[in-house]
Amino acid sequence: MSFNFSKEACVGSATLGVLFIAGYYVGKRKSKLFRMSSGKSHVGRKDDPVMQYLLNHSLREHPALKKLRQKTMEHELSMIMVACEQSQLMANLASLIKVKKAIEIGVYTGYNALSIALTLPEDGKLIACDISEEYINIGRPFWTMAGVEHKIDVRLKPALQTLDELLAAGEAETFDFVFIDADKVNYDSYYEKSLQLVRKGGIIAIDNVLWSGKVVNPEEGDIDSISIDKLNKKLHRDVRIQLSMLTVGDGLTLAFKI
Ligand SMILES: C[S@@+](CC[C@H](N)C(=O)[O-])C[C@H]1O[C@@H](n2cnc3c(N)ncnc32)[C@H](O)[C@@H]1O
Repeated sequence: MSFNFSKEACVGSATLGVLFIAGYYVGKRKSKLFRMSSGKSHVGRKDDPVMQYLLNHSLREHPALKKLRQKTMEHELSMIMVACEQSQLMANLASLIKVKKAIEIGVYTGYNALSIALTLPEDGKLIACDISEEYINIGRPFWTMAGVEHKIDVRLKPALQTLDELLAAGEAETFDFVFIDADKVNYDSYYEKSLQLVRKGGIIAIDNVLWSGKVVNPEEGDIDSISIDKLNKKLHRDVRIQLSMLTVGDGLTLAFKI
């Protein structure tokens, strides 16, 4: 579970700006909208005016995405939602490489799933992997509102199983884009299977790769941080991909399959 600045900073975008300031100064109230995170991003704090500026002057949310974000902020786990500016970046990349088939590992309420689905052609497909029907059901009405529900194929089971099923069905190298955003201890397996599933030139995006800075010196027994750190180091040496690690959100790796 991530507690990063950018994911929370989304709530401070233009439309919620006034509420944000009020929430900040009234503080300490148990408002779900303005809950402080327990983790600290290396990037900054959610009340950082530069971050607010960035969001105010770059976020271009589809109306259904904006409504889904606002709905998600009412949920007790809202801090695990993808950072909106990160989601926008991935959607822009997906558009650029003309993604037709995509996979998302860890959907939650589907903010990013919706963002990607909006870039897909009419016959495009996003395989949306999650284990919680409850979270998916929060997002589904907004997918319908945006007219893209038919492009989102929800697979309610452990994502490793879904990836294995896709490989067994002969879907290797048929996907253009995979977003890995769940279950850190299995990040390495998700990455390896994703690498088999994406075509050359396809993108694997991996979330939370800086894990609030805990990857710098993972504590003994902190298996999430240790797993992410191991994968980061492996990817640095991996000749099968071109690599970029960005400080957007809680750290985003983009692996471009060669
Ligand atoms: C960080 S959230 C995903 C956020 C999402 N990408 C977004 O756009 O806001 C992680 C999600 O992974 C799901 N999850 C956890 N373990 C899983 C597993 N083994 N397989 C599939 N989904 C899993 C959780 O139910 C949760 O919804």
